[in-house]
Amino acid sequence: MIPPVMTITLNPALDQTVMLNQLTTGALNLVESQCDIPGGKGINVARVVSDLGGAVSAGGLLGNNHRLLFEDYLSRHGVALRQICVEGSVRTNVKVVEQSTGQVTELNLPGLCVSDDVLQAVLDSVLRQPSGSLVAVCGSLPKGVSQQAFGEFLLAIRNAGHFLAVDTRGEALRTALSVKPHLIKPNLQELQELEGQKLTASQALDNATELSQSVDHVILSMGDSGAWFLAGGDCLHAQPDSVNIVSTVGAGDSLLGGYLFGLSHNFPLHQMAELATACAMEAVMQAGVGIQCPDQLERLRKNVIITSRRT
Ligand SMILES: O=P(O)(O)OC[C@H]1O[C@](O)(CO)[C@@H](O)[C@@H]1O
Repeated sequence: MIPPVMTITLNPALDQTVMLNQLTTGALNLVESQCDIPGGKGINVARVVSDLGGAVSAGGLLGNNHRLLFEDYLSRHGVALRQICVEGSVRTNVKVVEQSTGQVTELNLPGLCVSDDVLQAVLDSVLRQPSGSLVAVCGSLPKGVSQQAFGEFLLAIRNAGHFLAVDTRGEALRTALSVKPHLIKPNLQELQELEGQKLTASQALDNATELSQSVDHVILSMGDSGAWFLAGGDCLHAQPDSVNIVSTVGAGDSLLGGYLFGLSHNFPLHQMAELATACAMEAVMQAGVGIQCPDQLERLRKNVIITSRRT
């Protein structure tokens, strides 16, 4: 049986992407175009898994004021809804895309404010999943959730017999590592935060290799230098073809979505790496995430260069 995927977003966001030629700080900037898309890491991952044809549900928290908007978005994209609604609004995260350079400046707001108790309702929704589901807990924590409650939440998911993937950063990533998840997906900056120092690419890979001694799947994303995939004693590097970049927001989420789809379908590591990397490329070619055109995805996938290194 193909295990279903469930994503958990505890701090969803309405992503407001504004495009302008060049951002000048401390001055008036005229925006050329704008689009608002429901987002947050797990929402984006779920969208990609669904676009690839996988069975996926999106859980976590949602502010009542944005419930209809998110429900409409997710159901239009074939994602089953499992969110727990709380009072208030989700945050608006502003992404300023400079068309002259492709550079993105992100202003991510703090978002929902809840208490630890709310995690129990989210956990109940995860525990209703068939055992062996792929559960991906993604993104930052809302205000009010303690590291201790987050750690217990992750442990309960793991102990229920689910595959636990965690994509977060800072203290929350440290907490996640203490419960030995099955998968993590740090980028270079997140690994540096974890280590408390700057890392060269090769130091980051050494670090990821060390993490892979206790985490079954480690994905290290390195932006336009591709990504490293470490699992089962293998270590692969995937280098994408260069594409026209619109916005890099959601590329990491798409990488994870492609990988989880491959994992649920038992793909070998090199195929997961190819698919995940092609999904990330799809994301950078647009202002949101999602697989716009299967033929294009296939072209991108074929152009991914995989090299292997023994760990
Ligand atoms: O939960 P975090 O880490 O604050 O990140 C949220 C942001 O990340 C994204 O998922 C992109 O990775 C955006 O959709 C969202 O605005």
